[in-house]
Amino acid sequence: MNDSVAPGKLVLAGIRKRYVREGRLYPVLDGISLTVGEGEFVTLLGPSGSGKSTLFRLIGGVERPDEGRISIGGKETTGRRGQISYMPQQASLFPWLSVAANISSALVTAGIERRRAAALAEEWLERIGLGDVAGAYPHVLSGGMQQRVSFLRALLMPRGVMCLDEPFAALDALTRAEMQTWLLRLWEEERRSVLFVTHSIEEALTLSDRIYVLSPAPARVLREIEVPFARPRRADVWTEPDFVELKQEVLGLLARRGAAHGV
Ligand SMILES: Nc1ncnc2c1ncn2[C@@H]1O[C@H](COP(=O)(O)OP(=O)(O)OP(=O)(O)O)[C@@H](O)[C@H]1O
Repeated sequence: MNDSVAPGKLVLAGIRKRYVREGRLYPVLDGISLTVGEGEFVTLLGPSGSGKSTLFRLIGGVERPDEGRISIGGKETTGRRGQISYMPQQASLFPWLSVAANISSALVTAGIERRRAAALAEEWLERIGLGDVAGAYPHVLSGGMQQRVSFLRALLMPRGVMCLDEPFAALDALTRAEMQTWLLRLWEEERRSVLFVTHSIEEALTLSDRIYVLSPAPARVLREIEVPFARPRRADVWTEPDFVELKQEVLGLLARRGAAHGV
């Protein structure tokens, strides 16, 4: 366990955001309130363009909301950068750094002492079965392996909340399924506060404790769903009748709003 990481609670209260395009104001987020509890895995599920990435930019402090507040671990973080760790859709590893250095340099930037950062990177790469490629450059890794490294980098950052923005969307179906199982196992051992974004209802139901279903833009929370499946969760939980029923329910909810694609 990386002892510098303590899961924090994320609270978003009444977040509104509008953009100006061609002289007109377009509302994107229309009063979003949500929480991610300490060590909870929460997913935002919504149609393309509903404002999920915008919400991440606000949580990451890259932009400010027009209205509303964001806090992590009880401290207001609205408009403040460097408060979360972030895993993007593409692994975005530096091609000129080794796999281990990609992780350790991020940890150093986040304030971890250099030798400790190198030791953490080495120890964890070994633990996730990538010890052999620690000294290699990222281009020799498959897409799935690169995403494992990217996830590990986010996991080890000394931040209370991890934001994962469609991390498996660019992977082929088989690799995606393997990555879901891998993430499920690792996260269940190393509980962190996670806010995860996906278009996939199955992915959301397989991984999450709770799901917020968003409407098309301007985004509102259509429904909050407690995912009832026990932990540790079976990788083939999707075969359970309750899973199929819940999936149908969410599909119906999105379809009624004209947003049934991207399952
Ligand atoms: N800086 C900006 N200026 C103007 N409009 C913007 C800006 N950023 C986002 N938008 C608009 O806000 C809406 C939501 O975009 P956003 O990327 O947050 O959606 P998303 O749910 O993440 O989409 P996807 O699932 O396709 O990634 C879109 O209509 C987009 O064009």
